[in-house]
Amino acid sequence: MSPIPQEHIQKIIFQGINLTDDCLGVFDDKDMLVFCNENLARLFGLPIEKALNKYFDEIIRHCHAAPGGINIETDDIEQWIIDANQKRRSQCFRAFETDLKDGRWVLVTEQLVEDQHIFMYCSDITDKKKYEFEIKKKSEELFTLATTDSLTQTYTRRHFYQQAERELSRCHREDITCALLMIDLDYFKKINDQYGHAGGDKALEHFSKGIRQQLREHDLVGRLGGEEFAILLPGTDKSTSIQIAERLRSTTEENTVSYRGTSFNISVSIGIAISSNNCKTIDQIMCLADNNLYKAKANGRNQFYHSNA
Ligand SMILES: Nc1nc2c(ncn2[C@@H]2O[C@H](COP(=O)(O)OP(=O)(O)OP(=O)(O)O)[C@@H](O)[C@H]2O)c(=O)[nH]1
Repeated sequence: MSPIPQEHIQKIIFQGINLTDDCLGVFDDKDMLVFCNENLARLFGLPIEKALNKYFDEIIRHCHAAPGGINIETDDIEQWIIDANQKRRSQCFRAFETDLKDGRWVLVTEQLVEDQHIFMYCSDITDKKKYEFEIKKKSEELFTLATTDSLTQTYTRRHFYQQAERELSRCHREDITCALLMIDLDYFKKINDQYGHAGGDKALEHFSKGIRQQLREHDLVGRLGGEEFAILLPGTDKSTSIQIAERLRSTTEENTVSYRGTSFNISVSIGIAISSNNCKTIDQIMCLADNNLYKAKANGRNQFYHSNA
């Protein structure tokens, strides 16, 4: 069998290049686009005849302003081009993902070939990206489910312990004082008895919303179980934690809970513990706050109690 002539092979390759869904082209050593298929030109928002023989920076300027093609998100296109030029030809092979203005995604590869030419090849990865985004969203939802109490939107006991443990050891290393408030709603059983479990739930929701509004972003709030909560206040000393505890106590007492056309009051007892050399682990500080909570309850409820370790 006689070999297929080179011209015939070249014709077949060119047909393939124009029929493929992928995008490909060649930039020369001066960064002029000397060869491409229609798909690559479209990726730059240009028809093939307008894309060919244009320099990379001209193509990018056009693409930035064009309604279609690669989504170049920048307010400073000249700086963007300088940055891109620093990366182009810095390695033999580069690959990166980018989105298009119509929402699709492509994987762009740049292969440095002979005489500083760049062979660019891009393929559609929209389905892969969709799948990745879905997985990311689902794993974020799962993380929230595992770490947040759905009724009160506070951390679950386990997550609170983990976060508080980490924060306490960071504060100990940096010689920063932390306060832990252990809070328990008073006579909660009576609320359930009087207003039903749903009324009790409403009180828990109302209370937790109130405390979250009064705290800083980096304070940690967890529901330890039932009607018991803990708050870790990093960088908070004794006098500030007493002020915060009193504010939480008084606002809880003052803000009535509205439920099915009626309203009722709740109150809380609070045990305060401050971190120190004798009280630096999560177990030690929780234990001290728990003992102090017990004393606040024993002293008549609707109050806070503080003692040193
Ligand atoms: N509505 C509702 N009630 C809950 C929830 N978790 C626990 N409870 C109820 O909370 C009540 C807590 O009662 P106790 O431990 O006796 O405490 P208390 O009545 O608040 O009394 P003191 O803490 O001593 O002031 C129990 O009746 C639990 O069933 C919940 O998620 N929702």
